[in-house]
Amino acid sequence: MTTTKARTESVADAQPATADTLVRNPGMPLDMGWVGRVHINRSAIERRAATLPARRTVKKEWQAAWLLRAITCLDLTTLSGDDTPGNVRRLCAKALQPVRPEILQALGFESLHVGAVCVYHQFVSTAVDALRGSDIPVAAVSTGFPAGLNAFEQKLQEIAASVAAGAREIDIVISRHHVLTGNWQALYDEVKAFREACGEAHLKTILATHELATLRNVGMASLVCMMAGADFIKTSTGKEPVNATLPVGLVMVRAIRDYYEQTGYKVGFKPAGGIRAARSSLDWLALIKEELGNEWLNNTLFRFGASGLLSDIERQLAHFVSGQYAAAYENPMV
Ligand SMILES: O=C[C@H](O)COP(=O)(O)O
Repeated sequence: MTTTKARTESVADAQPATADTLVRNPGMPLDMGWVGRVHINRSAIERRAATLPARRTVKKEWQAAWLLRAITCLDLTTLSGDDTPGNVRRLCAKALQPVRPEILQALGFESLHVGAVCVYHQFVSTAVDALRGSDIPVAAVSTGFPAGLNAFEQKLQEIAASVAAGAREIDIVISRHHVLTGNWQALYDEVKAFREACGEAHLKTILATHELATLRNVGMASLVCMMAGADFIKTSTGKEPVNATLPVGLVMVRAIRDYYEQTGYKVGFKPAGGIRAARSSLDWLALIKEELGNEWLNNTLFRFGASGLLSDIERQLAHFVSGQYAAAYENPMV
């Protein structure tokens, strides 16, 4: 059995880094020379992604520490057609107390909360009210989520309305047709306009990678979004048939690294969609640690977009503390 001291030390390591000093990516002019040089070796990417889960196996107190870190990086999400003010309020209560107090105390923590709560515009004010007094930001999905096919002016209005309602983060979806037709200037222009509409709110650009046809398109779209001023690039809406995968994540985080090396600006990464198992959250954290380093391992630069992940993480933490798996009703989500 691990000592309390060892647990506490490892859990203390899981506290989120504060990154008040992070300078926001201001964007830059579209550089088609750079975009055109994006080269993807698909089989190398797939091989590397396949080895990641085996390369960093964390156990016991280290696993608990990494899972706590995952919670602090979680955009706790509900994006369902049957969302109601009631289930959004319950989600916010979970965001404020993501792990049962007795488990948290056994791990040496007083309190812990998630990175953000992510909802449709309709529920931004409900979530803002429910989270009042905390530091947890509300993120709104925007610009005709998930297809992104609303009229451009409507998209800008939607962003402005969510910001006015109190959203501090805006998750926009890009127009996939700009990528599929190679109209990089149009993609750049729309993301730049979205960034301007966001003002102080942070902009996450959702690529919907499964709909971009090739990994090269994913790499090119990642760069163009960062050039246009994205604060984060995000894989998926959660509504595509295939959402966040490690190969796609690898292409995106390497684009982030490239952008940082060329410009000095750090852009965040958000894998989203289909991430439900605690084990997968460890794979994603390993990818970030290996490709971008510890600086990215905090909720200023890394988020999971997930509606169902927290339940499994809480279950694994309860098992770590008690040696027994809790019944599903003991870790309710909403
Ligand atoms: O942005 C977050 C995703 O929509 C969540 O997807 P999920 O419900 O598959 O976890």
